[in-house]
Amino acid sequence: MEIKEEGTSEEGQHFLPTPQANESGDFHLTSIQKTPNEPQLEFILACKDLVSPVRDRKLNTLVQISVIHPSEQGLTRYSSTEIVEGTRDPLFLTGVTFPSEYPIYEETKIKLTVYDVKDKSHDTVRTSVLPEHKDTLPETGRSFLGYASFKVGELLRSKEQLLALSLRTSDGGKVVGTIEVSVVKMGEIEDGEADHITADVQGQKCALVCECSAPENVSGKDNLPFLNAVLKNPVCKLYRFPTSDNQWMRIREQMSESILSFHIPKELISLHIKEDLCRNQELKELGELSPHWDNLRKNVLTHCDQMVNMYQDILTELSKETGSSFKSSSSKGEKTLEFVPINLHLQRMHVHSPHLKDALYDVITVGAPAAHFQGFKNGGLRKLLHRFETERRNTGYQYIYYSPENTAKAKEVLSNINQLQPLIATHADLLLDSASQHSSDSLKNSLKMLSEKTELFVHAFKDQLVRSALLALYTARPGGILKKPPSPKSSTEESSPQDLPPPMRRQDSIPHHSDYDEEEWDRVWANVGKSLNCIIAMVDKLIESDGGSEDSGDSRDGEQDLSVVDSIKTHPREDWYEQLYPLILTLKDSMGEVVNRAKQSLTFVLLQELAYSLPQCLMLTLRRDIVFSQALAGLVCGFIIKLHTSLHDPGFLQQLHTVGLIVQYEGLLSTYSDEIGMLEDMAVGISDLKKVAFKIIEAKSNDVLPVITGRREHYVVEVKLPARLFEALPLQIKEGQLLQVHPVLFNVGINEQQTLAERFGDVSLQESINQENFELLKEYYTIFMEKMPPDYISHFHEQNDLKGLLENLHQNIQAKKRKNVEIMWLAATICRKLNGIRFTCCKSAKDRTSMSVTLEQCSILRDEHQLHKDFFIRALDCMRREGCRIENVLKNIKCRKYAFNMLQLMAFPKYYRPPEGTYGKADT
Ligand SMILES: O=P(O)(O)O[C@H]1[C@H](O)[C@@H](O)[C@H](O)[C@H](O)[C@@H]1OP(=O)(O)O
Repeated sequence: MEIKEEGTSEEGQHFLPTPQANESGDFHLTSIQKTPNEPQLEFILACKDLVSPVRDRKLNTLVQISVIHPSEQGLTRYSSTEIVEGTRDPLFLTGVTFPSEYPIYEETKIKLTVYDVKDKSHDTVRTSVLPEHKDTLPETGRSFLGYASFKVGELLRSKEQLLALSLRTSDGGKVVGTIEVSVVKMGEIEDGEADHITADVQGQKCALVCECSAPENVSGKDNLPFLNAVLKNPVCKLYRFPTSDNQWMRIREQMSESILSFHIPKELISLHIKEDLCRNQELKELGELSPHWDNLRKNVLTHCDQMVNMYQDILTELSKETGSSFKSSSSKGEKTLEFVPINLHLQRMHVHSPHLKDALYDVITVGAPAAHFQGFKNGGLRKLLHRFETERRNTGYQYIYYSPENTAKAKEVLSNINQLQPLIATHADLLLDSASQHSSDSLKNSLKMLSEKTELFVHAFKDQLVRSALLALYTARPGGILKKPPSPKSSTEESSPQDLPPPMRRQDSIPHHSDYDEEEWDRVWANVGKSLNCIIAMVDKLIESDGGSEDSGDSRDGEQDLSVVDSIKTHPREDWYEQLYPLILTLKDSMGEVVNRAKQSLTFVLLQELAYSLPQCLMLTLRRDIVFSQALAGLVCGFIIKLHTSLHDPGFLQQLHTVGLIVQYEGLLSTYSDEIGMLEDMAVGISDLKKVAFKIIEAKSNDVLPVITGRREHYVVEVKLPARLFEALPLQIKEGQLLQVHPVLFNVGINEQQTLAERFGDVSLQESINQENFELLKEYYTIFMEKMPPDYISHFHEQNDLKGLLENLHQNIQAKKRKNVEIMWLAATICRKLNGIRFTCCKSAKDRTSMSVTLEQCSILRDEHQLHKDFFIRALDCMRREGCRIENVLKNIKCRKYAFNMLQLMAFPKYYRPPEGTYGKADT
């Protein structure tokens, strides 16, 4: 018989195809009645009176669950229980659950095989696809005791949905005990006390696993279809643990991929292509330049065109990955997948504990955003960008130095111009429409819109940077006509002292031409304002002469040029259009003139940015784009999940639009060797997320995928909600207010590499990241306290000692203790209390991340849900051995082993070590 391992094949990842009719066409399968989006079948297992093959030997048993699909001959290994030690009557802690997508039918057969584990360190978890067991040939470390099988339909139709089956040897002869299979159903919660469980501290035996219902208020069932559109391939596990007062708590662990892993990078790359194509076009339209600048431009254009082609190729490759929702750790160095986050998952714990409200705890797990294909030989972004900028500032010829802030400003003004010019033109045309309809009200409204946009437009050019760029471009032309004395100040002269490093004041390279006519720009620019004033005055007069007495309500008071108003002569009512038309033309012309000049001069600033060390500059942009894309995919995923789970919480919604959300990243990278570079990439990628704002819009179709707009300096992610949910949002959010995020990163290296860094290397990178991010977290806390309403804050204070936690975190960061994992626990607790989005990352989000999230889950159970203290380690081991995270390892490397060796584990903080038998040499 052929055996497949669930999750090791493509079918395993996406579940098996729906069975089809056999050749004769009479194949009929009976579906299990199910609640949408809930698991179809869940059961628990216990054995009784097991017979040991060797007399007086204490049994350590586990049950392996396999599925025989009716349409297939083969057996698929599905899951396992944990090992229960030293008893002939084991009650297993880990249950069996078949998620809603799983192709299970009444005709599906389940096989239960019981093993006696002799050597836990040897293959207590399946490490690969093994041959079908024969009881005469025991697998290494464990021996076969007996098996039983049943059809799902038989279980469902049985009395009380409980089967007691005889366990037999493989020849079907001898009975070696009984196995009980008991269905557990959503919403039915088992009563009774848990005081009969033995709590032998060494073995920490615990009993039973049971169902866990997802009550309305926690799961937000009505949001599920939307959430399921972005979450894929869920893996579910169930447990039951005793509380300190000997009652039961139930835990459902769920891990899902997200199609955003691929969707966001594709959206982002398309935007980069658009932005770069537009910039390249603007460079081409810069006009005539003197030979030095012209050569430079040609060179820049050649490289930039190549870059766009490369982005296009990557996009084409990514678009081939249709339907993909997961990039495995082993693909992290693949060039075409570089923009895709590594091993991105939602890790969710749903807790149902006595006396307390149900609670959900979400962590997004993802590989640290880093440019693996480019490598880390020269470090990561934090170092590379700093070095590049310092060198650029100190190189004194060939190009003009603008600080990164000024370059960013130039891009911002350019983007504003590109948006505002067509908007103003549209509003101007609408004004003319209103004029031709001779409607006073509509005229007033159109004028209001036109005035607002034109004022924004004029304001956009107030910056000194535009003036200095105009002068710079002027002198780069093949021969300008020189008229007036120089401008008093250039933008960079106003910039901060760090822009002016010794020995050379770099802004000296900005031309100061003695004959440049600076006032010409002022005149051109002022003409836009004047044209608008003429239009306002004309509209007023037209309305007045038409018998309307009210003021048009615009902002011209005190500013209006009275001579212009007086000179306007109005004509009979039919002439409204004719009288406004020439004024609109003048506005458009003067605006065109301003746009033309400003665009060229600011594009010249961008040319300077690209001109220095061209290939290196573009490689850095690429690296930053890659890292940002990975970080953004995770963030959008986290934001959407947070939004959906908190939609019914008014406090959260208020926080969302008044303060924004804290997004806390826990990093487990070491500050040694390549991981230094990864951490340097990650720190920049996360900090760059400050450039992202969210906007919630109403979904108009079934396409619920988020849409990104903007450019490298500022992105808006539009998240869609169905009308029903959108309607219930606060007005500010519905009106499209931008919602901010506040990312913070705390890193604590925990492995043997970190030991080396602490003994022989340098941990300053980690220290400065933690210190800097602590300041950011404190700032967020201050805004939170200031902006949230007083009654919310007083209630919040009663429940949380945020101040104390922050102080504690600060002290721990200052203490500079080795592998101080307290920092991570405190930062995560603060984030949870502030309603934030939690992330945990290591290189691959596979091994160290799994240790950390399971520890976090059990610590929450202990601190918030009264997990019995004697069961803390047992719960931890259970989650690590048979929980979602070992499935994560399997789906990444097709092997159920955390990639740690003994030496590595000895270096780990105590609670980060997985149980015996779950780790070892693995081919990562
Ligand atoms: O998920 P990670 O912890 O980044 O996986 C590491 C693991 O910690 C380490 O022990 C092992 O030697 C490998 O380097 C793992 O990284 P891979 O990226 O190779 O999975």
